[in-house]
This record gives sequence, C-alpha cells and structure tokens, in this order.
Amino acid sequence: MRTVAVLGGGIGGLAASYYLCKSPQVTKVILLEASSRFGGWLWSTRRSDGAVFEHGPRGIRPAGAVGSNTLNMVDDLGLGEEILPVSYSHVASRNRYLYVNGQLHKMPSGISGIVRTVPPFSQPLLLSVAAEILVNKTKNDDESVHSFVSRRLGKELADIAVDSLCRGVFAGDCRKLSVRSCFPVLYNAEQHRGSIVLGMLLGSGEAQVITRGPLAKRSKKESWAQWSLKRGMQSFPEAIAENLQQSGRVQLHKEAVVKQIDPSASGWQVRLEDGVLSADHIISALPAKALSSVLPRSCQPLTQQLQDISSVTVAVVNLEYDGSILPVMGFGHLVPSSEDRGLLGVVYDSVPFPQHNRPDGQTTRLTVMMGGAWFEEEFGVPEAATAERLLSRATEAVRCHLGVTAAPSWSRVILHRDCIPQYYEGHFQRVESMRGFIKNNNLALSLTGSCYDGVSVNDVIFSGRTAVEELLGTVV
Ligand SMILES: Cc1cc2nc3c(=O)[nH]c(=O)nc-3n(C[C@H](O)[C@H](O)[C@H](O)COP(=O)(O)OP(=O)(O)OC[C@H]3O[C@@H](n4cnc5c(N)ncnc54)[C@H](O)[C@@H]3O)c2cc1C
Ligand SMILES: C=Cc1c2[nH]c(c1C)Cc1[nH]c(c(CCC(=O)O)c1C)Cc1[nH]c(c(C)c1CCC(=O)O)Cc1[nH]c(c(C)c1C=C)C2
Repeated sequence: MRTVAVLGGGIGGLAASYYLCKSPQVTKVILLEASSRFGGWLWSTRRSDGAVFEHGPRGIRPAGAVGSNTLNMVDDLGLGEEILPVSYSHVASRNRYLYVNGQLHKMPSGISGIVRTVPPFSQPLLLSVAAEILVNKTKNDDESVHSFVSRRLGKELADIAVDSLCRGVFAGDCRKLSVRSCFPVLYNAEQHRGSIVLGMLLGSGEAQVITRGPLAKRSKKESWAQWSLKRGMQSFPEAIAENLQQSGRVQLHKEAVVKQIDPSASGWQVRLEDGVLSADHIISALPAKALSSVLPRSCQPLTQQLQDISSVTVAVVNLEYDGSILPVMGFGHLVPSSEDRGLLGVVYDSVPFPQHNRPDGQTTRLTVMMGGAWFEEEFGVPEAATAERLLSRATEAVRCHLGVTAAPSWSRVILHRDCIPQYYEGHFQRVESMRGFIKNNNLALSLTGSCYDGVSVNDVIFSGRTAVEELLGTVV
C-alpha cells in the first residue's frame, strides 16, 4: 500500500490517519478536510478569561474496549496531564433527571430506586425487571428501540425513559431507531441469553479485548464515569493533528473540499476545487450524504444507500449565568417527546466540569439542546430558525424547568446541521450491503465515521482503527 487518501478531518478521519501512520506498510497519507479546522463536531470555545464551552461532545466514557482504546490514544498523544476525570461517585454521575409533567424527577438509581415506586414511574422498576426474564425472545432480526423495550419492560419505561435516552444520545425518535444498531448490547443480550437482565448478569457475547495502557488502568482504578480535557474537547483533535504533522508521513490539508472521486488504473483520482491527486486507496470518514455526492456514476447502488442514511439537526445553546443558580446538582435533565417535542434536554456543564468555569467569580454554565428528529416540525427549515428565536426558547426552558429567572450573562447559539446520523430499523443490513458492494466490485474504498458503526467518539475512533486493520490485514 503506497498512498492512502483519508476524506474528512473529523475525529473519524484523524483516527484513521493516526492508525495508518503506525504501519510501515503505508508510504504516504493524505488527509483532506473541507473546513478551516480539524475535529468536526469536537468543537470548543475558549474564552479569553479562561472559560471553556463545548458545542459538541463534552464527556467521553472510558468504559469497555472502545473506551480503553481511546484512552490509549490519549496517552500516546501525551494528553494524560490534561485529563479532567469524573468518577462514578461524583454527583454528576449519580444524578440525572427527567423533566416530566412540569417537574424534575431524579432517575432511579441504586437498590432503593429499583424496589420503590419512583415518580414519574407508576410502579417499582423491580416488577418490570423481574417480569423481563420471562418474556420470549423475538424472531425478528431488528425492531425499533421503543418496540423492543415495550415488549420486554413495558410501555411506560419505553415512553418515558427510553424515549428520553434516545433523545440524549441520538437526538432521535425511539419509535424509528433500530435496537440492533443503536443498542447492540440490549439486542445481543436477548439473542444470546434470552433476556436483558440475564445478559447484564452473565455477559451477552464475545467482548472485544484491548490491552489497557497506563491511563486506561488509572481510569479503572479511580472508577471514572467520563472524562474531558482542561482546554476542552477540541484539544483532542488538535493533538492528533499535531502528532500527524510531526510524523512527517501525513499531508494535512484544510479547506480542501473533495468534489469527486473517480476510479483509475491504480486506485482513485480525487478531484478538489483546485486540483487532482491520486491515491491507491480511499478511507472515507465523510458524512454518508457527502460521500454519496462525490462518488462516480458506476457506484450508483452505493450512492443510493448512502443517501438513505439520514441525519438530524440539533440547535446547541451555551449559556453562562452569574452565581450558582441550579436548584439541583447532577449531569443534566432530559425531556421526553411527550412533554416537549422540540426541547431535548439541558446539560449542567458546571457540575461535572467546574474547571471550565471562568476562574474569577462564581458562574454556572448550561447547554440547552433542541430539535433533533423534531427540528423541522418545531422550528421549520434550519435556514429559518434565527439565533434570537433559539436563544429565547432555550432561556425560557431554563426558566420553566429550573426556575432561573435571571438573564444569562453570556450565550452562544449554534445550529449543527445534520450532525447525528440516525440508525433506523434495518441499518445493519444497509451497512452490510454497502460493504458487500465495495467488496464485490473490488473498490479500494473503506467506510468509517459516525454513519455506520456507532456515533460516540469512542465508536468512531474504533471504527477508524478497524478500517485500517482490515485494509492492512494486521493489528495496528
Ligand atoms: C451536539 C453533539 C453532542 C455530542 N455529544 C457526544 C458525547 O457527549 N459523547 C460522545 O461520545 N459523542 C458525542 N457526540 C457524537 C460525536 O461527537 C460524533 O458522532 C463524532 O464526532 C463524529 O465524528 P466523524 O469524524 O464521524 O464526523 P464529523 O465530525 O462530521 O467529521 C466529518 C468531517 O468531514 C468534513 N467534510 C464534509 N464534506 C467534506 C468534503 N466534501 N470534503 C472534505 N471534507 C468534508 C467535515 O467538514 C467534517 O470535519 C455528539 C455530537 C453532537 C453533534
Ligand atoms: C439532549 C441531547 C443530547 C445530549 N447529548 C447528546 C445529545 C443528542 C449526544 C450524546 N450524549 C452521549 C453520547 C455518546 C453515547 C456513548 O455511547 O458514549 C452522545 C452521542 C452520552 C450520554 N448522554 C446521556 C446519556 C444517557 C448518554 C449515554 C452514555 C452515558 O450513560 O453516559 C444523557 C444526556 N445527554 C444530554 C443530556 C441533557 C442528558 C441528561 C441526562 C445531552
């Protein structure tokens, strides 16, 4: 393998380039990013007074093989000193809230939360959990998350808890999202153990094994639930880009919009706005629709399937208030779609990461997230949603849900167009079929990024690693 072009410089493209660089089999890597910044949705505002605001992900989970894999990379990049860990015993890990019937309710946790009736639920969770063990397994090879949970745990849990969870991870509608692709642990638990509960107790499949490096070991020892970085999440892609630059083996191009890719005798011709370059192989870490628009006509079946992977738009409103204004302490609260379709939830950023507050004086940072699968019905076309309207809707939610009547001392409104892919029912078949088309047609193309194998930062990084290992036929 001589030259590999990586399309898209979000965390997926950066991760793929990082793993390619580890192999002596690859002579040259060319990373092409359309915008003026690497990192994609990992995007932070660092204000001159020291405050940090996240516009995309704000915490990464260290759990599991994918979590360890990311921490190994963080270690290798020399970012260990920059880590801000949040342990499982921290109030931000213990307390998450639901806003239901005009009130905040702490989500049930611990033994007492399971054996007692905890509003907004009408019966102890223990009853649903105990009955779950007896529910027969389905013969369907996929179903919606809502249907799966209604069938196994009851409609109330599906309508309130799972509806909210899907909004807090996918900004999506649990009635359309696929359980197999969005929550493979739940799907596999039913398939292999016949029950979610038994799957949790006994394990539900072959777990991937990743050797834990020093930072991953520390995260285990200190029971981290999530982590961030002192200068914000954006430091992570910045450190990868710096590492790639220093390797001397990667050409990094910003403001390089890929316009078209065409097969050539030895691989691909990649057409940019201002020139053409050649590559033996392409790893695409572009959003599915962006890739579909640059493929040649000969890839029509693939183009169509890529277009069928839709994504939702989320309005992210960062707010700063003077003083300690929160009536409760925790990670934040989610709002089920039955309560308010357009308002997804509010993150209490100052609770897990007070280090990101302005250093002088007491302030509270919150992030309100709106829209998602309900964006158009609530706000119309994204072009029509003004910053004033989104800010007013966000501050009104903070007033109504948290009783904060003061105006924010600082705010920033950002519209993330098509930012979270939606894995609808049948997603796994579509992805299998796309990869099958690539294989059967001997295309020197790999698909990675958030549109295929998981949307979390950990999943996207791991997908970049898998693409490189499959390409090279070795472990990197
Ligand atoms: C608001 C929000 C909150 C989130 N919170 C969390 C969280 O708490 N924890 C978590 O784990 N995950 C979270 N995520 C998910 C995670 O951040 C994303 O799934 C992940 O960053 C996607 O990375 P990616 O590289 O696949 O895609 P992207 O970040 O979309 O990168 C794709 C890149 O391709 C570029 N591009 C597009 N077209 C072209 C072209 N024609 N030519 C060249 N380049 C092009 C784009 O400019 C972009 O930089 C969140 C996401 C959002 C939006
Ligand atoms: C309200 C909207 C959103 C909030 N965060 C996201 C959206 C769309 C995006 C998001 N959040 C998480 C992930 C990664 C999932 C993973 O597998 O690591 C993504 C893409 C983490 C997350 N956030 C919440 C939960 C339950 C999770 C899953 C992992 C975990 O248990 O930590 C809850 C939550 N998210 C938001 C709020 C307000 C909230 C409230 C309790 C914001």
